[in-house]
Amino acid sequence: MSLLRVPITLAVNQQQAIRTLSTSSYLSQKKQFKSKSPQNIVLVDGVRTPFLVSGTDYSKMMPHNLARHSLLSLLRKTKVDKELIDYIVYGTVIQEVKTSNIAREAALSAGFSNFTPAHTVTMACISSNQAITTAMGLIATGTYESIVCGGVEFMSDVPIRHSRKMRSLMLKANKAKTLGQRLSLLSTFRPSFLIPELPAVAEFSSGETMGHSADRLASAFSVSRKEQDDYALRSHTLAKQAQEKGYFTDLVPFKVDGVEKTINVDNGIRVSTPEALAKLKPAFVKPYGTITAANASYLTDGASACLIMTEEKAKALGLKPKAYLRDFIYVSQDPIDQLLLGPAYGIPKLLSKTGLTLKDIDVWEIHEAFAGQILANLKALDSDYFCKDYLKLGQKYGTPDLSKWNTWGGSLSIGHPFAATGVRLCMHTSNRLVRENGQLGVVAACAAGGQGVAMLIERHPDAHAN
Ligand SMILES: CC(=O)SCCNC(=O)CCNC(=O)[C@H](O)C(C)(C)COP(=O)(O)OP(=O)(O)OC[C@H]1O[C@@H](n2cnc3c(N)ncnc32)[C@H](O)[C@@H]1OP(=O)(O)O
Repeated sequence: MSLLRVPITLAVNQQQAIRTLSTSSYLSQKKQFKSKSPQNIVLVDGVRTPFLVSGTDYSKMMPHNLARHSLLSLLRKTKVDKELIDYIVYGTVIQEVKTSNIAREAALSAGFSNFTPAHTVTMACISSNQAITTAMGLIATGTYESIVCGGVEFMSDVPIRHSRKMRSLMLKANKAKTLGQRLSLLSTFRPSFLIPELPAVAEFSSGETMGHSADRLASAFSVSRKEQDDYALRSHTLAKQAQEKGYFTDLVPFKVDGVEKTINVDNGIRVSTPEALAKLKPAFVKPYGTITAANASYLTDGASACLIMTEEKAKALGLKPKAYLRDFIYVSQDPIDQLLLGPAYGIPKLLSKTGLTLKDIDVWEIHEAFAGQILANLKALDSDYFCKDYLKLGQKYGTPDLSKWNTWGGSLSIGHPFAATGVRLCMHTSNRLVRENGQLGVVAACAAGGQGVAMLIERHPDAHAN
């Protein structure tokens, strides 16, 4: 399919062309859509730590410290007093056992009031999308007016457990009352009990890693290795350009104890050559798989946070919001067969719900778990068979305009700290809507468990890109 031979230069040139449109053309061509929301909910602003490859400069920290940085940076950027925050919702996927409600621990360490409740959500890679939509629900019901939402992931230090047999022995030993009972338990110990249980980025129900599943998905949709490598190169190239142009205004530099320099860039962006990419060995399905370290997202540390409010409250505080959070939908499928097809299911449902079509969308920000997964989603939307049989549509849905698709790179290049990515997607959508002079943006993402999300974001008239 020629569409999927991703035209990097086309994407970049068209982006420039879009940006030259005047603001008045955006206002005169406003599109209408359906919305059930009883009031306008605005995304005031959002921030994130630099996203770092796991095991690099954040490796001595704890996740709540990363989250703390994003919370404090958000307050500094928005100049909103923390006493005005009614509630905090934060996402995380691989939990640090000492801070199971990381929302609360991060908030306390950032100096939020003891009287500001906070809870933690988890929905795999869409956890901070879930934090945002949970907050939208709390605002829509009139419960609160002003909520901080975010997410954090820390892959540099994940909980590694003793084996089940060792844990059982230790728990029994803890309860043993006499020396005899302890010695008797000790006699049941075997060296094999010491083999640890390592966490895997894998599906619990099937045991399959995300990478393996993505490899099967790419194969099912006939996505070639070359197509995946080209897409990965596009992602890194566009991210590098956006980084150099200073577009990542959601990123807040971070001075980390023990690290000499202030960290002020995402450190996983790496523009390679097609030849170097072609040489890499498969990372998951060996020896014939097509997913490699370069066309997969990499394990990343990072945190993000954003402030959402009723529009009335934002106006009363004199804030200039970035965007309206207009609508969203979650989808889920069989996690064995269709683990990573969230965007293909979510996008048509969201657009149908809001009375919009692909052509109405000015900015697409779609989570890139793997290049093969992204291309499989595009092929699915362009397939009569898939759209009829699985989406129950009359014919193929069609594919978004790739010149409007992840034009600042995506999770493959910028990084993917699982629970922090959702806020990054919403912020890049909002900031791109300003720079590219658009009105409507769609965020969509897949997640472990066969789940996915699609969100509709509209540029706010007061929005600015910084
Ligand atoms: C819904 C969802 O989001 S699901 C997705 C969830 N995310 C995941 O599952 C994470 C998937 N990624 C991973 O698990 C890991 O990043 C892996 C397994 C793919 C790769 O891990 P590692 O092998 O540690 O990667 P590493 O950084 O060492 O790279 C391996 C090789 O590829 C090379 N490489 C990596 N990226 C690039 C690049 N962009 N260009 C050229 N070479 C590259 C490295 O230099 C290295 O080469 P070397 O072996 O000669 O030193």
